[in-house]
Amino acid sequence: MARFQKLTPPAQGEPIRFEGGKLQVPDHPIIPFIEGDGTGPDIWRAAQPVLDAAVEKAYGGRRKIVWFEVYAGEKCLNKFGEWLIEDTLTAMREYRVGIKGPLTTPVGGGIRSLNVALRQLLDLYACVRPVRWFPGVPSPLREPWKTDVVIFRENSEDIYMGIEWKAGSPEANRVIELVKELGKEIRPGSGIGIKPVSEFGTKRLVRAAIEYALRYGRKSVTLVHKGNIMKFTEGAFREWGYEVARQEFGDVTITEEELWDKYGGQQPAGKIVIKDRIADITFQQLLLRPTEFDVIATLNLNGDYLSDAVAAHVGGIGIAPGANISYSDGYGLFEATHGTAPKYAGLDKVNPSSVILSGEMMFRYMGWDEAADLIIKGIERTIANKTVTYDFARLMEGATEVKCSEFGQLIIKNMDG
Ligand SMILES: NC(=O)C1=CN([C@@H]2O[C@H](COP(=O)(O)OP(=O)(O)OC[C@H]3O[C@@H](n4cnc5c(N)ncnc54)[C@H](OP(=O)(O)O)[C@@H]3O)[C@@H](O)[C@H]2O)C=CC1
Ligand SMILES: O=C(O)CCC(=O)C(=O)O
Ligand SMILES: [Mg+2]
Repeated sequence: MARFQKLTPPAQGEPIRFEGGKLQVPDHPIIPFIEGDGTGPDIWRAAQPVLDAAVEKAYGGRRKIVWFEVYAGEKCLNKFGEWLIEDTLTAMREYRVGIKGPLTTPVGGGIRSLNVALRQLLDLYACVRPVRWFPGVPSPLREPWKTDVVIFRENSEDIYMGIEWKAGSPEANRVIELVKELGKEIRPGSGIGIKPVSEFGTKRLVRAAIEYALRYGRKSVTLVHKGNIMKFTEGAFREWGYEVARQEFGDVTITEEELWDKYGGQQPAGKIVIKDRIADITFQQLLLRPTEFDVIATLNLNGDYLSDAVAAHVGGIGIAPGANISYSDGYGLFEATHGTAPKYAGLDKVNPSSVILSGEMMFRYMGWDEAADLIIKGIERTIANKTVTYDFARLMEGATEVKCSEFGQLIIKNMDG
């Protein structure tokens, strides 16, 4: 295909299309994947056979994924001399649904995040991270089954836009001057970062969160913000969030005040409660009273922090899947919540569940629920048998520690019967 300069797409298979607001998934969809850096290749080697086996077992050969390897990160640099090639973006646009491993981002300098770049370049505005407990997974909580939340993290703006200038740079000094003209003082020699939050960006994210809550019978959407301090960014997120609920979902949503004043605390059937919480107390309340949370809609940085923190409730980042989605055009790039865990790279050791469950999310997104169900069944049984990777084994009594690849193979075996 002429649009590709460096990569050759598979000769077999067809693209997933988006027509009339719906994905049209062929039986042999071409799905681009990025292996990722650090432990990414270990995990992908374990995960891909699980995804293939689930499809094979669910559809007896009628359906099959045609994988297309695309590149970003260190492997891309080694192969093509660039961190991210245009062909990778072209593949995502052409084939619409993809999956990726984690990519390394240096701290304090060097390249900007490729993970964030992919989200922004493809405008994957909702980062969707469900957090639920699987029976048997070791947890620091007494009642981990009570944690069952889905975080909708705004994925396109906030400080992740990367508008920042180093302390002492001409740009930083100029911004300090400009701010002075506007009557505010910034300490000389400060580094500067800008935090844009728009009505458009907020409303499309909160809209997606409410639509998700409606589709899956969830009880509430909590807007999480630090609007007491950042009034015109995080505070505005709260206002715009309530506004979109009122204006577009007025017949199926009520506020927390209405729940108490009009309904005496009894949630009426068919209505979702829209509430808000300030970010810092949310971390505590999620730990102490997790059942008060269901779907959470929040800004980019809050969502990044919250998703790692809540993953700890249910056994840690080794079992925390996610998706980056643009609901308006159907694009979806699925990825684990965790990073590259470089100290374990190449050891075939880490837990592949986060990427496998990201694949499970991808199958549900494609309407391949039977394959998704088999993945859940395989994971549940493998954990119940206490054959787990190091992260769970070190906290579980009587567990047998298995390698990353062995864990994947056990999931496949446990899909049967
Ligand atoms: N979307 C992405 O691609 C992301 C990329 N990153 C990038 O990854 C790099 C490393 O980030 P870092 O902050 O160390 O976070 P990581 O998530 O990579 O690792 C932190 C710790 O989490 C645990 N962990 C991570 N993955 C797994 C797994 N699959 N199974 C079991 N345990 C796991 C390990 O804990 P323990 O030590 O206790 O065994 C590990 O040391 C950075 O460059 C960062 O920018 C970070 C997050 C997301
Ligand atoms: O891009 C990165 O390196 C980190 C991103 C991250 O932590 C996340 O998306 O959860
Ligand atoms: Mg993160």
